[in-house]
Amino acid sequence: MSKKLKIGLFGFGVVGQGLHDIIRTKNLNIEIVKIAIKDPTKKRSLPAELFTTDKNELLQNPEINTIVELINDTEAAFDIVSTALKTGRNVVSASKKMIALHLQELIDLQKEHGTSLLYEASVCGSIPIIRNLEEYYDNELLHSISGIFNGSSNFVLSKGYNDNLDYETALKEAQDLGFAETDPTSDVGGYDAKYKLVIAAAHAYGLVIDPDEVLNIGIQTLSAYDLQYAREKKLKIKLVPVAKELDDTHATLFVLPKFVNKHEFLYNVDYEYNCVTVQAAFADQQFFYGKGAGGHPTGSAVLSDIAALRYDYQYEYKKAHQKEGLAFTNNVELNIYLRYEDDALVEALEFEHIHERFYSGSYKFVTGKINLQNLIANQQRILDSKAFIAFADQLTGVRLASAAKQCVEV
Ligand SMILES: NC(=O)C1=CN([C@@H]2O[C@H](COP(=O)(O)OP(=O)(O)OC[C@H]3O[C@@H](n4cnc5c(N)ncnc54)[C@H](OP(=O)(O)O)[C@@H]3O)[C@@H](O)[C@H]2O)C=CC1
Ligand SMILES: N[C@@H](CC=O)C(=O)O
Repeated sequence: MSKKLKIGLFGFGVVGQGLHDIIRTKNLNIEIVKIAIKDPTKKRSLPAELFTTDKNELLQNPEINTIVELINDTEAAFDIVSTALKTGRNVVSASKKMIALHLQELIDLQKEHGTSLLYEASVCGSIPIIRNLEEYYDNELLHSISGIFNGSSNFVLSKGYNDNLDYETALKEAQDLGFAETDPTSDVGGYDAKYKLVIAAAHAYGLVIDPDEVLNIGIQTLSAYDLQYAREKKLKIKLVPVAKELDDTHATLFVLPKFVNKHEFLYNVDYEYNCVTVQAAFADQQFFYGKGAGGHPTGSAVLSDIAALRYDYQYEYKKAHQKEGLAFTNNVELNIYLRYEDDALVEALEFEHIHERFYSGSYKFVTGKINLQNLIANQQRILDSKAFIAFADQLTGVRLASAAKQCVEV
């Protein structure tokens, strides 16, 4: 018999309300005892006595055995989640930034206090990827994981490419639909996708990596030239996080826009939809597709975690306990497309090989091979000079290679 969960819910925004809508349609052994919010003056759809602005009414309530954290404040979320884990409560969270920034501490807290933190909703909304990485692929060698991990940026790219909508209007639409983060730079700048990638890599490779060490370049500087270039080559541009095993000892992670062709699964993943492509040694390529943002899709993943807690489910971080673990490296060569204004940037990036260079009026681009470490060293300069960079395997036909080793398949 599953145990009754008495829930303290933090946050009643897009995801919190989405979760509540789903719960009330079901006859589950679950009760929401209290809901903590920030602004006491906001109109709510539920009775006022259910709400509080005092976190301790939830965290110190002996009746509450489960905390569900769905707020948009990273440090407050860490405080809530860590307090709950320390005081014997199991937790469900969707706060990917908080989880990625504090992952090792959160793993340690679970171990020390025998409590469980589940966060399926934090990576690709409704797509059940974390539990699959943790359980289904626990004995698989994963060559790579990539996909589309951010609904808002994909929405903006699709609106631009398919519907000719300008960047600002498309982003505003993504915000109005509740997909975007409170600061949408996180979406379009590739930060949100990076946090999700870091979380996925902990389960896929047993690597707990500081997000600051991982390159994220977003779509903020995308121009009509880039879209036109992609169209002429029958390619689309997608914002793609990649986690890839390079050899027996190293894995790399990065987030970059990427040119994709119509034969790739990603090509038809549009608007707020997300996808995950897993390349495994034995299962071969597998593809997960679903909504990555929005109240009900995300709420469904939160509910799945809540249901798993009724049976005391815990992540074991199995890959982290394997003897021959991988080390993280940024010493890897990538083929990129760079549209630039400042010639000095091309010099600074120290291309190892240039495949093509084009110059016509205000449109200048170069494609070629570059070390990821050089991109990281020049990340701010790339953004400041409004250059646009995309991972360009489809253009050059050369595959991602470890700097020390020969080419390997993506
Ligand atoms: N939106 C989406 O599609 C997805 C969001 N997420 C993540 O889920 C989390 C919630 O997102 P979302 O629902 O969109 O955010 P919203 O901005 O819609 O809602 C945030 C909620 O958090 C409450 N809140 C903020 N600070 C506190 C605090 N210190 N104590 C208690 N409550 C607080 C707000 O209160 P008030 O109502 O008073 O303002 C509000 O109810 C975020 O971490 C987000 O990154 C994950 C996957 C998808
Ligand atoms: N802002 C995020 C919401 C879900 O994680 C996105 O757009 O994907």
